Order: sequence, then structure tokens, then C-alpha cells
Amino acid sequence: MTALYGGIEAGGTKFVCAVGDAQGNLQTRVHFPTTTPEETLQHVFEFFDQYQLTALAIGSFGPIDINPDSDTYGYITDTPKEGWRMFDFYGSMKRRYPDLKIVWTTDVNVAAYGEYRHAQLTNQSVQDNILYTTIGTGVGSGFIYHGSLYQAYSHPETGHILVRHAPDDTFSGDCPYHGDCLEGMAAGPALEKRAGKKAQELAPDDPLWKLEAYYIAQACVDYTLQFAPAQLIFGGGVMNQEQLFPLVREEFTKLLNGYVATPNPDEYIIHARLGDNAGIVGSILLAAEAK
Ligand SMILES: Nc1ncnc2c1ncn2[C@@H]1O[C@H](COP(=O)(O)OP(=O)(O)OP(=O)(O)O)[C@@H](O)[C@H]1O
Ligand SMILES: [Zn+2]
Repeated sequence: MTALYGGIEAGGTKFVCAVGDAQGNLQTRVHFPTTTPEETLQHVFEFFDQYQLTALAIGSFGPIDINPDSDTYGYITDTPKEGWRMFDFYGSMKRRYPDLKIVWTTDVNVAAYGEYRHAQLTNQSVQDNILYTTIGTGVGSGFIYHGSLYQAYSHPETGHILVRHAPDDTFSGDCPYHGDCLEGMAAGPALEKRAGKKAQELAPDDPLWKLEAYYIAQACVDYTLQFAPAQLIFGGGVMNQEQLFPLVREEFTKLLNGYVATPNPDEYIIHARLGDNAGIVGSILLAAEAK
């Protein structure tokens, strides 16, 4: 019997749970909305109780505590999301499945790992240093550094970097912590507030996309200068708007103004190959490779 691995992509809006093999092929996948921790975990348990797993990986929305020496290791920490602040996610899973190896990391780390490792396993060319960024309900990145997930004192929180307002942009931003940080200005809910309708309902040629690209391009400049990655990969709901990519590349080139060398923007700033599956595939692969 081939080994079966579990993955959880725990988002602030929805949870995705799946089981699959060591190549990241999904066997069964389910999703449900993120409600209270109790109710949501009940769905998680109902799903995984059906399987005999070899290992499981959780990619969670955050910020989360990933420091193994900390008393609150495995907790979701400062989220504004009702009921989830200081929730012991890893511990709750461990109590239900005491003998199971469980990997605990961020939702963007599992997606970054999915993009990296799945490309390798399917013989597609992929660099060893890539920054994966999601623009969805929130903004965040996972950094693959020489083939491994970069985690230090904590994990990067690239969504909350401070950005420069576009000249006529009077929107004050909606990040509950910082107002007009990148996430506050450019995540899906910010687009919705600006437009008065869901981001997916905006026409592809709506002028808001150019404004959106301006903020994402600033992030590309910052990430280039700070991480010096070989590639900037974007995923998340908002980035399904393909028209953003040429706009972001053009604005990025202007803003960086040749200060450092980067690969050709068409190959440097790209859409996730796995699309919306990057996170769940990555969590299965992380589980399969857990030591
Ligand atoms: N096709 C689309 N075009 C533009 N915006 C979209 C599209 N699909 C989703 N969005 C926006 O992206 C946000 C949801 O992001 P996404 O679909 O990546 O979920 P998510 O951020 O993974 O959720 P979670 O926070 O639960 O992880 C919403 O604000 C939604 O309006
Ligand atoms: Zn913020």
C-alpha cells in the first residue's frame, strides 16, 4: 500500500483539506468555510478520521508561532479573526492524532513549497531561491532559500510593508493594524471597498487594476531589494486577473529604475504554475518529506 499524506491549507476565509501521495497527487480534497475554531476543526477531524496517514502538514493563516522553544508554539497569535486569537491549532491536532507526525508552518510557506517542489518532481525548471506571494484576503509571502523554507526568529510578514500612495489615491486603507500598509491598500477586501463590489466583478480594463499594479510593483521592488530572489511568483485570488502581470512588470521596471540587475521581468514576475492548488499540494509534499 502506498503511503498517504494529509495536508491542510487553513485560510481565514476557507479551509482546504486533502490527502495525497508523495508526488503531490491529490486523492481526495474537501473545503469548507472558516467559522469558529471548534466547528472548523470538527470538519477537519471528520475528514482525516477516515484515513490512515503517514504524516500531515498544516499551512495556517497567521501570524502564527513557529518557534519550537516558545510556550505558544503552534498557536495562531495576533489575528483579528473572531475566535482564533491565541488558538492552539497544532496542539488541537496533536491531541486528536497523538502518534501522527505533524508539520506546522504558514499558509504561504506551504504554497511556496508547492510551487518549488512540485516543479522539481515534474521535471520543470525551477530556481532554488524563489519568493511566493499571495494577494487574496490578505497578502503574505513564503521564501524558498536554497531549496528550504526560510524561517528565522519568526516567519516573514511581507504583506504589512509600508507603501507609497499613488498621487491621487485618497483611500486610507483597511488593515486593522496599519491602515495603509500593502495589505490594507491592495488585498482583495481593499479592492472591494474601493470599488463597492467584489474584485472578481471588476472589468479587466477597470482603471483600478493599474492602481493595484502600482502597489504590487512597489512590493516587487522591496522584495527584490530585501530577498534578491531569482523569481517572484504570485498566487491568491486577486492574481487570477492575468492583466495585472504586464502592468506590474512595467511599473516595477520604472520604480526599480535599473538599480540592481534582475532577470527579464517576463520571467521574473510570474503567476503560480499550480494556481489555487499551490498551498494544498505543497502541504502534502511537506508532509511527505517530514523528517
Ligand atoms: N478571480 C478573481 N479576481 C479578483 N479577485 C479575486 C478573484 N478571486 C478571488 N478574489 C478576491 O480574493 C480574495 C480571496 O482570496 P483567495 O481566493 O486567495 O482566498 P484566500 O486569501 O486564500 O482566503 P484565505 O484568507 O482564506 O486564505 C477576495 O477578496 C476576493 O474578492
Ligand atoms: Zn498591515
